Amino acid sequence: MIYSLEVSNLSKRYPGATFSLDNVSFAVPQGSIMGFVGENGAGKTTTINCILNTLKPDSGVIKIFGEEMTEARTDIRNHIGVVFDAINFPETLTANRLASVFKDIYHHWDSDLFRQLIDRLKVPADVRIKDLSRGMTMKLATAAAFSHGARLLILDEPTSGLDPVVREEMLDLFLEFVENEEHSILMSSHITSDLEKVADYITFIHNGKIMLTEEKDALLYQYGIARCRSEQFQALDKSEYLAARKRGLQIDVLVPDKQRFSGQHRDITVDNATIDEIMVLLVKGDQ
Ligand SMILES: Nc1ncnc2c1ncn2[C@@H]1O[C@H](COP(=O)(O)OP(=O)(O)OP(=O)(O)O)[C@@H](O)[C@H]1O
Repeated sequence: MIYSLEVSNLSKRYPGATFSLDNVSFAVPQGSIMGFVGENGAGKTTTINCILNTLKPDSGVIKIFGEEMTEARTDIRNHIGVVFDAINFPETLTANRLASVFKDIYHHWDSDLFRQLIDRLKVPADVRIKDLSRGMTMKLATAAAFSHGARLLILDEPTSGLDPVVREEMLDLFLEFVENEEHSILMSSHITSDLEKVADYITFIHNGKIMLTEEKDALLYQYGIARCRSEQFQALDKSEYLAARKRGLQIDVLVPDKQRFSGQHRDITVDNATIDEIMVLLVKGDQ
């Protein structure tokens, strides 16, 4: 498999803080969308900042398109499009002015594509950024990220705070982007229903550590949540499950292969798992 992004043993401790990224490793295959999920403060933005080299990791290796990302390799960054939750474009510029600034900055700036995207997303071209709504600003940032020849998009909460119609438009754009098999997306989000629609893979991070990285379809159709009574749970071997959490009289147990588990425990009901449920079990359950 060819990977657009490989993160290996990434560690980072903020001076004086208790939080640290701890040997974070995962990889985004070419032509795919990787959803990056975790609770508030889990370390998603810290990981993304280390990947972009805006934050210096203590250790670890980041490879982009197979090449190690170092401070000297600014050329690799030309092929990465970034959308952050907090946009920091100059507020007095309009979309039109921004396009002429980016034309000078990016070698591969595609003016026609940018124009098409802001038309399609209905972003007013002559309104100053400070007067755009948050949704419009996110759409503008996305159009800009798509228009400079990027092969890898790194999106930190790109759909947060957007209404369902706008979110759907953005998700369509992301899917169209990865129709080109050389393109890939790493996308952090708390809106797991968005990831269920578009992601090919999901990586879960908790407390600075990767808990699970897996194909989305495997998570939704192969993993399961066994609803156990106490005595049923006591009879399980630890190797049979990934996490377990008591809920009233029931114990929810995350199992990696629901068919196999059901075959071995015919008296236990096993439901499909959603990404939200898997995250809660990984974060709140006992491993
Ligand atoms: N500059 C900093 N100095 C010290 N601690 C920091 C700094 N930036 C972030 N942190 C801490 O690192 C931890 C991880 O933060 P990070 O922003 O990476 O989490 P996140 O998963 O992106 O969270 P959210 O979903 O809330 O955006 C948090 O506890 C945060 O308070």
